Amino acid sequence: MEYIIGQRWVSHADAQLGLGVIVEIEQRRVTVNFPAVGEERTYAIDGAPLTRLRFQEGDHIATVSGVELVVTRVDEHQGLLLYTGTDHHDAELTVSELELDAYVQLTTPQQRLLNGHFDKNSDFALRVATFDYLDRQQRSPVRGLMGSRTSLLPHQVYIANEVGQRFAPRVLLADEVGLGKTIEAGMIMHQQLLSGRASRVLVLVPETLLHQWLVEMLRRFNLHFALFDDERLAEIDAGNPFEAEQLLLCSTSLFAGQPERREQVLAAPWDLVVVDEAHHLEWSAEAPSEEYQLVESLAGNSAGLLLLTATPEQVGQASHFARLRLLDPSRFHDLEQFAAEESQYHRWSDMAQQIEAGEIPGDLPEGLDRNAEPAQLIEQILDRHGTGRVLFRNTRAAVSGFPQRLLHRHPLPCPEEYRFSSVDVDSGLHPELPYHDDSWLAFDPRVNWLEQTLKQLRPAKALVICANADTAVALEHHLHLRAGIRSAAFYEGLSIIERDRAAAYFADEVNGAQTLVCSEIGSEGRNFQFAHHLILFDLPLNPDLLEQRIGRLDRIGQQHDVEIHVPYLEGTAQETLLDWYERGLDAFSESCSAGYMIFQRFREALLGHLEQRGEGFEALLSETAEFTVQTRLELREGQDRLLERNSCKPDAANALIDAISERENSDELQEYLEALCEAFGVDTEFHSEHTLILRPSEHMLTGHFPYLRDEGTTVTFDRDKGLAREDLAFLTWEHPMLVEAMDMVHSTELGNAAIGTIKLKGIAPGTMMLECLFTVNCVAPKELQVERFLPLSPTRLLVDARGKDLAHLVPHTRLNELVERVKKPVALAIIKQVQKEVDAKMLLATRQAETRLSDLLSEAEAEMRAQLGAERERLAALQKVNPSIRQEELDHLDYRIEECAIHIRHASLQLQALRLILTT
Ligand SMILES: Nc1ncnc2c1ncn2[C@@H]1O[C@H](COP(=O)(O)OP(=O)(O)OP(=O)(O)O)[C@@H](O)[C@H]1O
Repeated sequence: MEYIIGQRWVSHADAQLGLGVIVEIEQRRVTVNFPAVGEERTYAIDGAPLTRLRFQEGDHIATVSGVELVVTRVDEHQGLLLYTGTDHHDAELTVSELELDAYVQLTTPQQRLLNGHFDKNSDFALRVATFDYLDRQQRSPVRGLMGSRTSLLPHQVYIANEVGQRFAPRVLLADEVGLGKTIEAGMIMHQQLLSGRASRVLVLVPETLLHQWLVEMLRRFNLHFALFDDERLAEIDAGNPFEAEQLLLCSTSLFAGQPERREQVLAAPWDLVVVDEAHHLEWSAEAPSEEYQLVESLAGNSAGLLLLTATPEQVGQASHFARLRLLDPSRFHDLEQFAAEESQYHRWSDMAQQIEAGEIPGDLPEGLDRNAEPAQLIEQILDRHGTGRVLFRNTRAAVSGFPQRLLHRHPLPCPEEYRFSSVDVDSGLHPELPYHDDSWLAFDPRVNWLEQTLKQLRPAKALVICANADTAVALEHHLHLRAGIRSAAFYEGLSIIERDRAAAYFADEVNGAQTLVCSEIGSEGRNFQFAHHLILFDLPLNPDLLEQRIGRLDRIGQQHDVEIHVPYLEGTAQETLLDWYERGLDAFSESCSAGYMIFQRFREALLGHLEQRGEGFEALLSETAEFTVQTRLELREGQDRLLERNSCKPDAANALIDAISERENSDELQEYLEALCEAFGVDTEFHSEHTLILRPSEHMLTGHFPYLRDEGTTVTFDRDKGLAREDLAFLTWEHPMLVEAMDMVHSTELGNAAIGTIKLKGIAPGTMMLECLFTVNCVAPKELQVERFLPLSPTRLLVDARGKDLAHLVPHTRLNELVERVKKPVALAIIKQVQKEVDAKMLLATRQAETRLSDLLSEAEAEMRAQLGAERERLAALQKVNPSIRQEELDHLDYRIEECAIHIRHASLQLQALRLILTT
């Protein structure tokens, strides 16, 4: 090709030079100036590594003066190109190629191919595979559920799937103690973050659980939360500190008496707010607690809200209702109506059972569709008349596989010193409290008993819980200093770090403490299931608290029966309360969600007997026992059964688990990772089955590979190994290493232009084929989540000389096996010859892809209308029974549907990769 001064050329040997301009032609040499880098280079005309830059119709170009145009026509005048195009204001302009900006980036596959910027065929294959896998991820029914380092437990996977897929989920996770609510919340967050439904998350937890949450989120979900406390807040001096991070963890107490902080946290935007131990959010119409008010305001500002509590009714039904109201104010708007509905659970449960058996109940409530499918009808009942979509509660009875709880009573004589202490209930239950020094340790027989018991249990670990910090401190001192028992204390007077250190010392298997003595704060949320002896130095006057205490050990991962030891002083309130819990409420052998309600019912009588045990106590025990049996039965047949229906559908859960396992058990991920490593210059080495060691090499493509440490990272694809070996990274399609590396392929041009030759019988040598990969590009506001309905949908075409698509005849993987590499000089020579032909074929290929696109778009719109339409229908149906649903909410949903439709219709094709293939 002839060079002319003023023409623009690019160096295919060094793309970093930008766009050059011919400044001199002298005999057999040509000099090119590269303004972007301020360099001039002279080449021999014959072998110059230069390609003429020629933009096409539809290309975006920019001039040195900052004008941007979409090219509509290309003319040539005295060897120089003139581009005509339209700018942002639709004005038409013509510019000479001389005016083009030198900072040109040739990134589209067609530009790169035609300008001689070829990638390896293996990179091309990697790119195609990347889009295929990304698309699979977007469509996968288990998207967001694969990446957690957890055992796949049906009740958790079910909830995570139900809730995590929702747009702006608002739910109360109320599984019984220790069944994994934190894990469920983590799975939901993971799913929401991965799908882009949420990006800013605030987690509020009691101070004692901060560290545990931080660690669980990191090790199980690779979620890096920033822990905000006084210290961290003090470090941020500019702007709203709560906007400094995306994932934020802090304690609820951080805001107590801090109006400015409250304003700041409320001013920050949140997609999801999570509140652990939400039973602390006390509410009454007259005096809602400070915490409740804070969460109420946050709930109003955030699209999503997760509340976690094992004991939703711990502080009464009104507070329980108020928490549900935070989640769905339109559904829960009237406490009296709610109470009336709760009493009807039995009826709904029976009704659901009838429908399941194929009958349509005569008293089906108004507004339900008698002709709907049974499953749908049941769901409508649950949604409109139960706590349906907002409350999830799994019980031990339903989950199964839990060990037994065994109570050991240890009666001890009441010492003289305590006989004369005051006789109110509190000092009856905690007679040591009035002592301002440690003198009670000497005569309280529970102390000596504790010392002896721990010695007998050695080396088994035991968790000791008592109500008060002073008691815990005194006991621990005694055990540690006088009895020589390795112990630690855990109470509110310690800093967070000291508390976590104490818990870690207790957890240490080899050199750790035998016992941890906790005040009540240790009875909530913490994971101590590595121990199976629980010593209740006293008993709390609230069954839900008792359940929380037992739940420290009786939780997922417990390998033994849980041995509960209760020392008590005979003839005192302690014995009375123990009797009531054991023989009345049966609280030790089984957890009971109605414990607090039963306690309230018998409270007055019980308090009387705690002060002075009277003759009627046996009768109270039988009455409580009878009522408890009855209540448990009713719960089992009513509320619990209804909630169970809603909280785990085993078939659906197992199908999800099978789908996850299937993806995990295939070798695809490992093979893909190895290809990624090859492309990015990361060395891989076999470690053991399904486990590899990755190491940076000297030939790293980008100098960085996500989550790869300088000293190397060992990764496993095996879930069991990942659970057992925390030092290995557990790799799934959702691990950030994969997600980021795939993004590196997606968002760069790696592998988007390639050239190769093949030998195909029956096809004349010299025949040219173009392998094109298109994806759907839908530009839409993130909150619409359009990719739910319209994923990348890669479309591969293999067009032959006549524009016929051979993709189905020669699959991509087959082509990869056959294709041979072409040396660069030959490739450049070919490209010069076939420019026009490539353009013509691209046109044909694009037309075919566009026809497919229009089908894809229609399907996506139909799917979107079906899904969002069902949501609208639900809201409209609820509005009939609940006047507080505002018309604007329905209007907003209508608006969203139409917005989605507009964006789907405007989606376009994007060419992601192009390979030129010649037959030889
Ligand atoms: N799927 C799982 N795989 C492995 N470990 C799990 C799984 N689910 C829960 N666990 C472990 O079981 C324990 C209890 O889980 P978690 O803390 O989430 O329960 P919880 O319901 O929040 O408890 P609490 O009611 O006490 O707050 C934790 O140690 C957790 O790591």
